Amino acid sequence: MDIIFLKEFRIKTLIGIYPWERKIPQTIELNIEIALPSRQAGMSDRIEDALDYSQVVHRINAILDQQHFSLLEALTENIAQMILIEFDSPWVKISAAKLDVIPGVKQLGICIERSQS
Ligand SMILES: Nc1nc2c(c(=O)[nH]1)N=C([C@H](O)[C@@H](O)CO)CN2
Repeated sequence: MDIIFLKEFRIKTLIGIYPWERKIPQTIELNIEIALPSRQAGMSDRIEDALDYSQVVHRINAILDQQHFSLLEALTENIAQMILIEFDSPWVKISAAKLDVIPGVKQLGICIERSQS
């Protein structure tokens, strides 16, 4: 299985269950692994045959601009479904972490894996 990865992708968004979290954007860190639907790009050397990771970043930025989630669970589920559907990936793994929100905890968050059903 070939995998594209995005590491330490930091982005600001409104996220959280508390009223202050609906007003003040927080930085979250995403780590994403995306299984490729084909190996064609390695043979053809053509971006048309590749899963364009810059387009993945663009779509995640758009989602987090437009939608505000309460839970990291919902945020990761939303991104995972977008990647499976729009990029035809067979499998995706996503972690999302908040940074320094609880004293003594540098990062806390969730990691999910999803496959095409
Ligand atoms: N399982 C989760 N627990 C909590 C979440 C979450 O997204 N998933 N979020 C919060 C608050 O928003 C917290 O991050 C603020 O400190 C609490 N628990």
